[in-house]
Amino acid sequence: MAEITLENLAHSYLPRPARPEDFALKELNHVWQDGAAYALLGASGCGKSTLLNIISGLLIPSQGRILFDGQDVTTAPTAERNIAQVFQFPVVYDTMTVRDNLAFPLRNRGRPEAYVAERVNQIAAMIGMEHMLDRKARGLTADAKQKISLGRGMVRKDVNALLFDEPLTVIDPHMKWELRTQLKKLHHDFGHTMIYVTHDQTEALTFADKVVVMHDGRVVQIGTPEELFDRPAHTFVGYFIGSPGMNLLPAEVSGREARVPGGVTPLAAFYPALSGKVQLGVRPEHLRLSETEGLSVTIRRIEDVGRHRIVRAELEGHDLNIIAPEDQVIGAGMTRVVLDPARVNIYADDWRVDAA
Ligand SMILES: Nc1ncnc2c1ncn2[C@@H]1O[C@H](COP(=O)(O)OP(=O)(O)OP(=O)(O)O)[C@@H](O)[C@H]1O
Repeated sequence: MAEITLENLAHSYLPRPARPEDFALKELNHVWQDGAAYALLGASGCGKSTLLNIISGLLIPSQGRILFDGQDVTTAPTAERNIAQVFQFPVVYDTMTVRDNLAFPLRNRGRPEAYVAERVNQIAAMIGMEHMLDRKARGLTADAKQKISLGRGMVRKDVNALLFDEPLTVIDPHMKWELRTQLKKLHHDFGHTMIYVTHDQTEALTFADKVVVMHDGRVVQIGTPEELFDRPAHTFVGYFIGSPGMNLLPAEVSGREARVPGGVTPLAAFYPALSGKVQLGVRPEHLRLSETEGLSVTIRRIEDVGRHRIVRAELEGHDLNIIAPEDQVIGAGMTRVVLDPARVNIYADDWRVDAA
């Protein structure tokens, strides 16, 4: 395994980039720790594949360096980087059997046949294809072929890193969950450095130790699932993570209070004077309906989603989502909402501000 360092890395697909918006990947410095499982999460077009392709060597960055265990590999071809990559769509040899497909990366490296057989059997069990080992890959479903690609990606223990680019897109929903669990177990057992690209927050949050959130070509936060939930560093993270995402309200902050549409709400700490676009962010989980306290809201709709209910409300023309426990009675008089001061975040020009 290797520690992967990105040093002043940036990429533009244009020949002479001049402005920040010319860069598909804006300048980035980051160390991917040896043996950690990362997810790279963001909406379509935010630069995830660009970053992954730079790490794998499919793309040479227009600026900066990439190091594997301190060694500069910025211009080294993919073959020299000793990584395994699994793509969105299956890459298998149709004329080979499942067994030979799985064995390919090991035989390619001249591993003894006894070792190849043992390792192929282990991986086949993991992806649930033991009974299919002697079948030709041709004619298998896309789902089965993608499992072979995943298996082949994981068969070597000696790779520097395992890169996954939306690998579960073609897998059916039930199998998705199972494969994700197996990937996590594999990570736990073998300690590969893994980078898993996805636009699906559930995939990212269940798979990774650390999630790297990208927005508009920029890494906006790197954190544990808890950190992303509790302290989103950027309003995009607040909005993108969670279901529904964080509520954002225009605010004027003064010391330990924030004036938001509909009134004033207390804050848990003292804030410095802020300029620019100031917003208060609070997750639907951290709002409580009340008859007597808090800000006056208009309830538009209540959606029952099983474990809890989502109350769609309005606060002086601003949408506000509130999560109410399943057993809470929402009476006609519950027209106020209380914000939990300890769970409120304050943003200036979309970036989270620390309390003084
Ligand atoms: N070969 C290319 N030439 C020019 N522009 C490109 C090229 N590849 C990607 N881009 C642009 O770079 C930006 C980032 O694209 P990238 O594919 O890295 O995003 P992504 O987050 O992986 O998106 P998706 O999930 O849709 O693949 C986009 O604006 C895209 O249009």
